[in-house]
Amino acid sequence: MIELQGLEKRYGAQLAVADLTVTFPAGQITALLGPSGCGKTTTLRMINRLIEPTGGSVRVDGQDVRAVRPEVLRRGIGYVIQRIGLFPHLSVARNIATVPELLGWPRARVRARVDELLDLVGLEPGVYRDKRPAELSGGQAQRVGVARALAADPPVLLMDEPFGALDPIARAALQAKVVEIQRRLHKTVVMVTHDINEALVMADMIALMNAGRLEQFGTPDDLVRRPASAFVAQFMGEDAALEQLGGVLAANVARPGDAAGLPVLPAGADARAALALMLRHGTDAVAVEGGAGVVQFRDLMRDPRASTGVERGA
Ligand SMILES: Nc1ncnc2c1ncn2[C@@H]1O[C@H](COP(=O)(O)OP(=O)(O)OP(=O)(O)O)[C@@H](O)[C@H]1O
Repeated sequence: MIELQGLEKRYGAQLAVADLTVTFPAGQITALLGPSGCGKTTTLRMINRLIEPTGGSVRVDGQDVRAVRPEVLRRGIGYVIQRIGLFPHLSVARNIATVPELLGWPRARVRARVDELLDLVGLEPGVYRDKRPAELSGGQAQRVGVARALAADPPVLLMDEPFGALDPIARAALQAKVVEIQRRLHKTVVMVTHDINEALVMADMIALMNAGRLEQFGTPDDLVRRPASAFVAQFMGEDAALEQLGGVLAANVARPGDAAGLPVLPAGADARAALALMLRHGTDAVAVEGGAGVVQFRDLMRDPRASTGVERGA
């Protein structure tokens, strides 16, 4: 876990981050959310010491980051940024291998690891291993960036607007991929975003910041249905509950029930589509194709994450 205690960053008279005390749980995705300039990136970069705080402390798995040399610290913390900054003259494989090579892994192990990671991020190793970054689409380059950040299997992954430069389709695909990877590997992920939908779709916990301070720390459902302040309610917006349903598979909120005569939703549809189908047909339930069960209107009123029974924690 990552514990911020009274964390502060002051630039002259300006407080970019003020007295931030919060714990990001291990094995979960926490989104740092908030308007432009609220201090998200500054907070993230104080975790891996790209920025040094002017007050307070950061502990990663119990250890104060100031006790570790920055280069050593950063080898144990994956870092993904927007427009990933791959080395243009190196192949995809060499880009991914940067940290393992620094750590002196034997060549065969590095090679096997590169292929394993390409598979993990959904890129065929035989096709992509020897390509140069200039030959990749934005989405592919960003996948390579994620693979590179995971290369030495760090327990912590920091991501700063990692999908910001991607078109909506590549973005949604990579969001899903990162959630899938996180569920499989149980990394502790902290992700900066100003996109509410991205936070609702991906995060287990959201830290909503405003002018350098923490407005609320809670589950997506907490922020949507139990906002701690007028700022939170306004920032999340009136559509937030709908957006939240958009991040959940209808099959995951479905329960066994009598599907006879109900309108049928495609198997991969989300809970928002389930609501739309109910409204269109004037029913209070829909069946999910493929025998996944029935979604009742009241099922949509609960925390969709809680009702899925999907455990995301370590
Ligand atoms: N090197 C710096 N010198 C002076 N002020 C800075 C510096 N870096 C950041 N700031 C200020 O600190 C505040 C927080 O910046 P930060 O980049 O953390 O915000 P952010 O929430 O990540 O914003 P965005 O979403 O626009 O990237 C801003 O007001 C910014 O202008």
